[in-house]
Amino acid sequence: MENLIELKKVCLRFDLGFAIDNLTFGVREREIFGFLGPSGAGKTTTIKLLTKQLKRKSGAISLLGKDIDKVTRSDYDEIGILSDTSNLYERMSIQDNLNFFADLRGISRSQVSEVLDRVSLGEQRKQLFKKCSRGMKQRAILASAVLHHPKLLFLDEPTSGLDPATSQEIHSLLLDLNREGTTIFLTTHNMEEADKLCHRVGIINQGKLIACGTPRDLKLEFARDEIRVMTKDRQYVTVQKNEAGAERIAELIKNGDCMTIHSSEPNLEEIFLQLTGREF
Ligand SMILES: Nc1ncnc2c1ncn2[C@@H]1O[C@H](COP(=O)(O)OP(=O)(O)OP(=O)(O)O)[C@@H](O)[C@H]1O
Repeated sequence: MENLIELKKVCLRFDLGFAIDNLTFGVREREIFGFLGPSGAGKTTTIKLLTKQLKRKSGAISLLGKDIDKVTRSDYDEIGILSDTSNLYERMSIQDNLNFFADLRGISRSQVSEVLDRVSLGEQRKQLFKKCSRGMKQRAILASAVLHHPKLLFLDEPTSGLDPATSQEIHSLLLDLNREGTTIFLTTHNMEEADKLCHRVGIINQGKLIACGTPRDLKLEFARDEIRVMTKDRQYVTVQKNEAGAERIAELIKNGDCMTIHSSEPNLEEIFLQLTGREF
């Protein structure tokens, strides 16, 4: 499968030091790739490098199979971006905002109606953007990012600060878009979100990629050498994955005292803490 995004040894320095330090990874076509890390790790900076809002100091970036320096304005017709700053006009309605972007891109009004229905804003389309709730605003911004059916979608913390129901709605929409062929690169602080949505995740800390893989593979890689057994009185007994542990489990089973057996896979947040000692 082709990589739609590819970074090789990319560095970017601000005054206080490297924000991006020797970053190398790729995002495959049709995958949802989660870019995770604590505040200040370099997630937004990476999106800005990939969307040409910032220029790297060294290294190579390719986007949609092209060297980023050769990516033109028209290539950006294949890209959608949802960033922390909205590009919608406060004093215009949701629909007028989208019509405005549709006109700029030569997109039909029926596509505007279709995307508004997809983000469940059809009925509220006449609401002024400034009077929308946070969740409505985020859905409207997402609608403007996907209006032109981009092949590649960048999302910087798409559900940050949203209630669980709106987050869930956005997750469903992202999964639908991905099933229809959109490749998604998203940053998030939310480990459950990453686990649920992403085919692969990259964990970045202080500008460096410190782990990359499927959530499942990372969990297996960082799995502890322990097994937990729940006994009849609902207590957990932890044993090591060795001969002594096997004997202890056999004994519990023989005595009819073994209710359930669990491997102790860490979740993504625990993996991150294990790797860096920092919290999200
Ligand atoms: N324009 C800038 N000038 C100087 N330093 C910057 C600039 N933009 C970002 N930085 C620094 O680069 C580092 C990475 O910032 P970045 O915004 O990419 O982090 P992030 O992972 O997106 O964090 P958050 O999750 O809080 O959004 C931080 O140390 C930040 O202070």
